[in-house]
Amino acid sequence: MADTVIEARGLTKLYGSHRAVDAIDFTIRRGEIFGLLGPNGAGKTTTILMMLGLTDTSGGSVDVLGFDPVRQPLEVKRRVGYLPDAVGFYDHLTARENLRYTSRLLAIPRREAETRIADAMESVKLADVLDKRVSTFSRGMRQRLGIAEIVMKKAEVAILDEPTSGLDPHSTFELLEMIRGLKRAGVAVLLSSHLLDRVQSVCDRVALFNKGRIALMGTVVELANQVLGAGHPILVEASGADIPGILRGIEGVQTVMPEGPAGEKGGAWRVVANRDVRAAVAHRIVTSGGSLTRLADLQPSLEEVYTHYFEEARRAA
Ligand SMILES: Nc1ncnc2c1ncn2[C@@H]1O[C@H](COP(=O)(O)OP(=O)(O)OP(=O)(O)O)[C@@H](O)[C@H]1O
Repeated sequence: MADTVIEARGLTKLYGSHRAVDAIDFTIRRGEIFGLLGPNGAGKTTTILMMLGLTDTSGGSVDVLGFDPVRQPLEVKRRVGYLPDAVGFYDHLTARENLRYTSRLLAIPRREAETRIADAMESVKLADVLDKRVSTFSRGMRQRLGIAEIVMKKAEVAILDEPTSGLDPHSTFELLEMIRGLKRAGVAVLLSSHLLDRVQSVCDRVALFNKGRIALMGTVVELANQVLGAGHPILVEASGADIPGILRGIEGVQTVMPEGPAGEKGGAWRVVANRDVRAAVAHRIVTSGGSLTRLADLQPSLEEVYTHYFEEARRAA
């Protein structure tokens, strides 16, 4: 597919006889944010290192923008931005000098590099500290400088390892906005994280790693359906009409269960459907003369899916 930027087939990494990554398959598309999740030691970092050509593969293949990272690591490094857990800038140099250094490695002509550096630093809101030494930067600023480097490179793929770890809520919010900015610019973003609510807020799809394998892959809704059973739950609070009758008549609705006793003024119902039926529910209740006081999405969070999956996996072991 023309949109594919990374394709792994049967990708495997052995350390001795230990299968750190065990025959995994995945495809990443241009402009998507893809999350790598899983407990410590599940194989996420090893997978990232293989995509970057920083460690050999033991089997299978991985294609990054049409290149083999093992045989063509420089082609891959030129086009892929990498933000490791500990960002490796030279502390005694300024932000500008650090980015100039990268631009020289990439053989970007000097004048163009200067423009790209200024634009990239502007895009991550660090323009005012361009000539400050990196030793004075907070962790949040270093992470943003890492994003600036990716922007300056015009990378087509960005690989971010735990990008928001150690950041306060405001810095996290800002960094996630910058990651969304990369997506808007058409960059495919892979990010590994343990912080599930943040992953959920930014990722289009996630892969759940367990013992070197991808146990589950898809959107959060798809994963919730696989792990917790089919159906999209919502909560409806309404009155002034035959609310349960209306709810049962909506296409796709599977179950309607009262949440507590229904009174004269109406009540609350938990509705499970084969998709998100909130728009249809609002429309039908209002056009039937009913009054809608609450309509809440009860779709399970990634955290609930994750916890449930690993509890089941532990029980089955
Ligand atoms: N250089 C190495 N030599 C031997 N074993 C290794 C090496 N690097 C990783 N491993 C092992 O490979 C497995 C996968 O490790 P990896 O670092 O990829 O996991 P991870 O999912 O990234 O974990 P974390 O969330 O802690 O970063 C683990 O069992 C780890 O001990």
